[in-house]
Amino acid sequence: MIRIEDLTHVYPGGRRQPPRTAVSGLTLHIPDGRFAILSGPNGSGKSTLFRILCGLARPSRGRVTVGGHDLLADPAPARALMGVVFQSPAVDKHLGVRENLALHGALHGLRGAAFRVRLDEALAWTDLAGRLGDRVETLSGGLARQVELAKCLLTRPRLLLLDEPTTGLDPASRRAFLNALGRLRRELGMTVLMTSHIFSEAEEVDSVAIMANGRLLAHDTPQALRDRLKGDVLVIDSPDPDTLAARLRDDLGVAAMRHGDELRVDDPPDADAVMLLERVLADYRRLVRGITVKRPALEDVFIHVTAEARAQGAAATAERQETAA
Ligand SMILES: Nc1ncnc2c1ncn2[C@@H]1O[C@H](COP(=O)(O)OP(=O)(O)OP(=O)(O)O)[C@@H](O)[C@H]1O
Repeated sequence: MIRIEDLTHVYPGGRRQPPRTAVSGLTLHIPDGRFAILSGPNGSGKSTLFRILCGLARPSRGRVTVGGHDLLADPAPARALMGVVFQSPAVDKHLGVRENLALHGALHGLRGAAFRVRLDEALAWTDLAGRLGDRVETLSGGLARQVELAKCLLTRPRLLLLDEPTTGLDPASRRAFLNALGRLRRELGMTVLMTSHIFSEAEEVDSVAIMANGRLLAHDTPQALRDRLKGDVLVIDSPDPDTLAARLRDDLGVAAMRHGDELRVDDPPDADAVMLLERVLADYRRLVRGITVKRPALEDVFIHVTAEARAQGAAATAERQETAA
């Protein structure tokens, strides 16, 4: 449904600001009827990519097709297949739910009976049926988000793009919203691409794409991503993580990655994190504030691949500096 090929976007920079590459040679394919999540640390380029997909920015290089239509060369047919839910509200909070939807319908030529059919259709995916007369500002955050969803369903999109749609929602509202997306995919075969930082959301989707520094680091099913980490993960909370990392490396030959105040060992020797835990407690007790062994979850894979990319980026920078000197 959506094919992104070798996409690069460079912000031009100004007098005091150098040009910044926000997306770099990114290739990503989401087949028809799949639910994919795009995740990445702050500044990894997700919003820039999203803006390009929505037609709000033009990339420096690359190609995007939606349902076979070239989004950049001939945007109208590609956009006709897309519905977009932005992170910031795109409805008028002073208007009622129905008024907002009617306004959006009218912009797309939907009036009278045709609008009513689409309205009923769109509302079926939400909990808004009894609230059509209410002003949006009087709705809960979860229901207000559902107005955004209903709005974009009015045009029967084949591809839904959503930018962190569940940010700020409580767990129940988040679940209701994700359930609606899951049903749209299952029952209508809609393709869904959503950015999110919430890893519990990613556990239930078809695929998860992880970006950092404008590049795609991984794109796979949640299970295949978890399988990248072979054994359990050992997480150590240390008052002096750098010293402990050096001791683990020099004394035991164990590579630990620093993540905030934590040290993480994602690939313990003999895939035995418990044995390593015992050894760490026996030998380095004063460098340990807390220690846990856990089954790898998606969040651990995310930390692993983004930390690896950071380390590679730092090594490449150091090499460049050495060559320059
Ligand atoms: N208008 C702009 N001009 C120059 N640089 C920009 C602009 N917008 C974003 N950037 C830079 O591009 C890079 C990617 O930013 P982007 O906002 O796309 O990342 P993100 O993954 O969406 O981050 P977040 O999760 O914090 O929203 C960052 O280095 C950012 O500073």
